[in-house]
Amino acid sequence: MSENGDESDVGLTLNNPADRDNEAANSFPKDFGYGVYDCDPGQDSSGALLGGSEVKPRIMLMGLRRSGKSSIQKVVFHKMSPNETLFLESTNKVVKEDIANSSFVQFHIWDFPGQIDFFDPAFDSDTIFGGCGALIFVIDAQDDYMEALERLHTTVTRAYKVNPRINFDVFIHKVDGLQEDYKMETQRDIHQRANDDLQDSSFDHVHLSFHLTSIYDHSIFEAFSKVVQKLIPQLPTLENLLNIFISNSLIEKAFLFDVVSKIYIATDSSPVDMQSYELCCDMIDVVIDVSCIYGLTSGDDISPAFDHHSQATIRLNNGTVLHLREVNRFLALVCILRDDAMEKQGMIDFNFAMFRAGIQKVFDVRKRRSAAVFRTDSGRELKHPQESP
Ligand SMILES: Nc1nc2c(ncn2[C@@H]2O[C@H](COP(=O)(O)OP(=O)(O)OP(=O)(O)O)[C@@H](O)[C@H]2O)c(=O)[nH]1
Repeated sequence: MSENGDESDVGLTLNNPADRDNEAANSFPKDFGYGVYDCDPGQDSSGALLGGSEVKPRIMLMGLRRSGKSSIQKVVFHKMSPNETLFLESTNKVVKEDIANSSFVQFHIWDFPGQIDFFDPAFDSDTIFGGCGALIFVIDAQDDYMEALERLHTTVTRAYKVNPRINFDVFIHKVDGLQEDYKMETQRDIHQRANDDLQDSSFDHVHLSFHLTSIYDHSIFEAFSKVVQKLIPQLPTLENLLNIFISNSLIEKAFLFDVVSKIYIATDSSPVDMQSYELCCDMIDVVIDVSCIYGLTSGDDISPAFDHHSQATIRLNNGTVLHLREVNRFLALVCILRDDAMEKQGMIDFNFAMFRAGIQKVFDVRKRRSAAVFRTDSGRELKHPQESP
């Protein structure tokens, strides 16, 4: 458990790119709760703000049939093995899921069926796109993608008209089946065509981010991390803290991980290479697995595998060291450093304590702010969440 036991209602604020959502938007401020909510929504003032399910950000998964949407969700958030996705049935209706399985990363994810018809009167674009933080469009790179590009164009233009603040991310998916050079060529081609289509219809100011993904490696976790990070307004602060920490501790790279999902919510500003990310993900798996096997005392089945004592160091035979520390009960800091830097363990420990305190302060600011002032859609500030707008 946490040192001060105070992290249960820490939270990062998510900028709400969607101001015109459902009824909840009228009674809640324009930002989303992001973090851990132990309190029962509605019972506690901060709980009412943060814990209400409607205020979590919404990420939508769209794309043609069999492009891999449900597989992505199952692999990233349900630990389904990629091979098992072969047996997934086609989605026939919108599947709304609350990603809150004791994880720091909390949002709703909506998996849309591939055959969705935007012109069906039952498809309420205002409600669907209005409350959306990020829209992920999945394109099957192993298939002919012309129809997918058309659908991408329709989806993006329609969504943008309703809510220009949505972040659009295109997953060029199933790239495990492509040769390395063909992967890049496919990405270039899809990028070019998608942007040309937008330009032709005067939507050239809409920004699309492209990611090469596969559920058979870590690329899907990396891409999802980027999607989630764009929804965290405190990201620059977290990055800054990480930069200060690594530059003063002789550390080469550091990731702040959500342990349950293995999504990294922030890293320092040096470039991320896939191998480092994979190593860090594997380290988390090792720590959790070893803790589960040896960490629990007999008869103790409630104590978590990841807690305040969680800490691990793995030395690789190439002189690289992986070092993991618990930040709070949902977040871990995983660092990559050279063997000789570990000699200054005392300095790392001290700097880590400062870093941890800094992170806690970021959460505390959010906590204080949400307890003090709430803003209505019209911009009016309320002193208490129960006060009517
Ligand atoms: N090779 C490969 N196959 C994948 C990948 N992701 C998903 N698949 C396969 O693609 C097929 C379709 O996946 P689904 O997740 O059901 O696709 P969907 O987009 O949810 O389909 P609908 O529900 O019909 O809209 C399954 O057989 C998956 O195993 C991937 O990264 N690589």
